[in-house]
Amino acid sequence: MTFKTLDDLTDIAGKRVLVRVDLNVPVKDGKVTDATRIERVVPTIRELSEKGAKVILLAHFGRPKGEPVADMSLSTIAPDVEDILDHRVQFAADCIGEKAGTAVTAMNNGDVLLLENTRFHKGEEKNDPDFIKALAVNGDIYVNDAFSAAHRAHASTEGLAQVLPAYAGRTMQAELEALEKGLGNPKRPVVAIVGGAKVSTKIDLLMNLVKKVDALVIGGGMANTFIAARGTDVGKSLCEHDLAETAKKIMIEAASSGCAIVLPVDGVVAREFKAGADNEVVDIDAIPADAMVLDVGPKSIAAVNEWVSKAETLVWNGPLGAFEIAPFDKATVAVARHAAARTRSGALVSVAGGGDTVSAMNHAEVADDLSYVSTAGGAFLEWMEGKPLPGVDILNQAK
Ligand SMILES: Nc1ncnc2c1ncn2[C@@H]1O[C@H](COP(=O)(O)OP(=O)(O)OP(=O)(O)O)[C@@H](O)[C@H]1O
Ligand SMILES: O=C(O)[C@H](O)COP(=O)(O)O
Repeated sequence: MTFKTLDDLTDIAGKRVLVRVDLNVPVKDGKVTDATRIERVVPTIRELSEKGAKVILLAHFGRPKGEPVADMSLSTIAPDVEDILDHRVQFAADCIGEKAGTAVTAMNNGDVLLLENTRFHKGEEKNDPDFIKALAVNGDIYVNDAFSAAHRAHASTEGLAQVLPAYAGRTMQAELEALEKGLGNPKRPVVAIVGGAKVSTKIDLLMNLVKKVDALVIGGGMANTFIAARGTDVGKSLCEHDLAETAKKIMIEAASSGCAIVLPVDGVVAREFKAGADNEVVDIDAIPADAMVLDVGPKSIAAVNEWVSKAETLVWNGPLGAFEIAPFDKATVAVARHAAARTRSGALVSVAGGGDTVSAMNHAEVADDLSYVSTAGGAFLEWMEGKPLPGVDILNQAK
């Protein structure tokens, strides 16, 4: 890694520093349910503010598709940033234009300002030069502290580093160092668990991942997509049927790479997506047409834990079930606790990552027992695949 860090940033009193952070945190009923991503960016914000910089935070929240969406406003997250930082955080209702400009002009040295969701503009995801310029006009320096969004070549994650002096924040630095230390030269067998809900954005990664690991355990919505691809009816489960061909190709690639694919053999099904919903365990080929799989079942938990017992290295992104609503947290909690016990005994190096995955590890009360918990999900998987991360690459190229 050849990028510059905050150690290289001296004499920044009065400088406007645009800091890309990841505030894409889990939220329920307007309340942040896991603040890990906020906690991780506090050191960078505090350090810059204490050095007298004007700290301007850029972040996305959700996937609003280039238009403002009320429940994806970062105003929901601002009070939590303020509480955790223990420092006043101003909020501007746009990340570019007059609202942003006026708020930046009003800043004093050491102030912290959070700008509205960058994804409320189409130019963000397109990495559009005009949008980059509109963001850059409010900064003298750019710091990227969002490792978990570094797999996106977006204006605020990559584009700004093309036009402003660019530095890695403390979390960016720490994440890369920790992943390299834990997984740079992994002991085999390496087992990966991939679950969660972001099927379309993660499924392609699995094609390379199966070439690198000895077993790939698939859970969550991702598993339903693979099970459906085999021709099994998944009822009303979260499933991306149009990805069936991709899923089949991954299974073929896994077979030729000697990677075992571990799919659920049973599931916990319900007819409603709510806590305490009536539920039953069914074999995976007997999912009722009007029900959805919300967790993997007990036989599957035992099979996954057998793989965790064999593993010397475990990488995990995406919960095995809808862990936020009881009792569909059982598989995620059981496997997390087994992985934690093996890690504590020294038999396993375990790295888990992802916005909701961190929350799931906290829910299982194992976050401190795993070797490392990354804030990154998709970025972590891409790093694991060996794919260049645009947000990191551009920092390495920065002058
Ligand atoms: N069977 C299932 N049906 C519906 N939702 C599920 C199921 N299994 C898991 N989920 C949901 O998946 C979500 C997490 O998926 P996601 O892919 O976003 O993981 P993540 O750890 O947040 O990774 P990233 O940081 O890349 O977003 C959780 O909110 C969980 O409820
Ligand atoms: O939650 C994440 O993994 C990051 O914030 C990136 O979000 P995205 O998958 O919507 O780009």
